This record gives sequence, structure tokens and C-alpha cells, in this order.
Amino acid sequence: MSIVFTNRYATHPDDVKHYDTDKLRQHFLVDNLMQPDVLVLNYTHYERLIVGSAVPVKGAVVLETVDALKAEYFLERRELGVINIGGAGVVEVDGTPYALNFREALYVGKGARDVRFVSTDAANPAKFYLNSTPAHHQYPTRHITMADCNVLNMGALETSNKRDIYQLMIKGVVDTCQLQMGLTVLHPGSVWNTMPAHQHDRRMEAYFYFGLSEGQQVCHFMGEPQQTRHIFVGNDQAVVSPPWSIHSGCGTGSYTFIWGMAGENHDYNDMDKFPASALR
Ligand SMILES: O=C[C@H](O)[C@@H](O)CC(=O)C(=O)O
Ligand SMILES: [Zn+2]
Repeated sequence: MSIVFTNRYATHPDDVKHYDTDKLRQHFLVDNLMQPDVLVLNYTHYERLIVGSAVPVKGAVVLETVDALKAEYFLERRELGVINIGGAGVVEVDGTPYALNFREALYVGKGARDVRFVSTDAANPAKFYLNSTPAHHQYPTRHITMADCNVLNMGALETSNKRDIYQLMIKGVVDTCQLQMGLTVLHPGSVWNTMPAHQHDRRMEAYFYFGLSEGQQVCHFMGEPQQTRHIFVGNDQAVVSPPWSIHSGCGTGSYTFIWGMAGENHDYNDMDKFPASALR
């Protein structure tokens, strides 16, 4: 197994106004996820959230620490959220195995020393999406299934945004220091997510898109509401959303995405909404 590590600094909205397509992609698109037998870690300087992945095929992928953390072990001062979007797999936390099926999640609290990812069947490997943020308190490690989580039924077919938001790591379901994560599944025929769009200057967010058919893309909208930009996103790619940015997408086909947030509070509903007519 090998490690791919990238470092991404934060941006100012006045600066981003002047970015062309390539520069927007360089700063916000994450297109190196889900590489077999690689621990992928993209360290963002937005709330120091790490966007990563582990796809174990030949053996286990181990959550090794990296020099940038200057930590004895990866979760010495961090918490971790894991969601499996592939075949059945197991996450071992200090020797305790947690079986994670498709769309199931694991919260791993600060202090876990040995975390490793394994696929149950190498021919249909698990694909673990990872978000990790700094933590200052140790909360218990928890396995969360789709049945355990809170579900929001949003949108309508008439507005092409009928979708179900599965809040896997959310206040009331699992205790975390700052991490919130969930899955949003679009109904057939619906292509818009997060419309009306919103901003939450208290928290950053990352959107990871998957389940797209061959050749399909999601056009992800970002920027300040009055100064939007777009990024075309392919399957298994993510966009890092700064606190000042809206984050919304429209697919050329159906898709699912994982959202992960970190920042000031745990109030999922404290977003500032912008109707389509307010966007520029
Ligand atoms: O702050 C919350 C996040 O942006 C997402 O949960 C929104 C979302 O999945 C959707 O509306 O489709
Ligand atoms: Zn949001």
C-alpha cells in the first residue's frame, strides 16, 4: 500500500472571482480519490478537514500518520468519518472489526491508534470515503446504518430535485466534535441537489459525487451567491466548498453524493438559503 497526500490552502472570494476553469479545478476539485491500495489524504486548510479514501484490494489499507500531522498516530488529535460506497468491507479499530456494507458509516473517535480497512471480497472491493477533522474530545466509535440515521425527504419531481438526505453523522444520531456527514440520494429523474442553494459561513463542506453512469457528469455550482462559478465533476470526484460558497449541483444523469461538514456548530438547519432568483 502507498500514501498519496496533497495540501490545499484556503482561498479568498475576491481572489477566486478571477480564477479561470483550470485554476478553479486546481483549488477546489478533488480528482484523486478511490485509487486501489492507496491511502489518499487531501489536507484542506478549511477547518483542516481531510478528504480521503481507502480501497483495499491486495491487502489492508492502514490509516498511517503522515509527517504533515506531526502526530504519533493519525487520530491522536483527530476524529474520522468513514462511509462505504463499494462492496462489503471491514474497518478494524484497535483490533475491533466493524463490518460496513454499502452506504454504511463508521465514526471513529479521537485516540484510536490502529485503524485499517479491509475488503471482504477483493473482486468487489469496499470503497471507503474518508473525512477527518481536528478533535479535542474522545467520543465513542460508532457504526451507523441507513436504519439508524435521520432521513429528510426533500424537493419534488416537478422541480427535478426530489431527494432523500440520510443524515448519518448528525447531532442526535452520533456524538462528534465537529464532523457531520451524510448521503443524499436523488430519485430517478431528479438531477438537482441543494436547490434552493445555501451558504453557512460557520462551516466548510465537501461534496463527493458517485454512482454516475459512464460519461455522465455533475455540474457543481460554487462561489458567493452573487458571483457563481461552476465545475464539471466526474464519478468518484469531490469538490471542496469554502465557508463563503454556495454548493449545489445539477447532473446530466442520476447520482448520489456524500456531504461532510466541519466548523463552528452542529446545527445542520442554520444555513442561509438563496432562492434561484437571488443567484448570479
Ligand atoms: O449543509 C447541508 C448540505 O449542504 C447538504 O446536506 C445538502 C443536501 O444534501 C441537499 O440539499 O441535497
Ligand atoms: Zn451546506
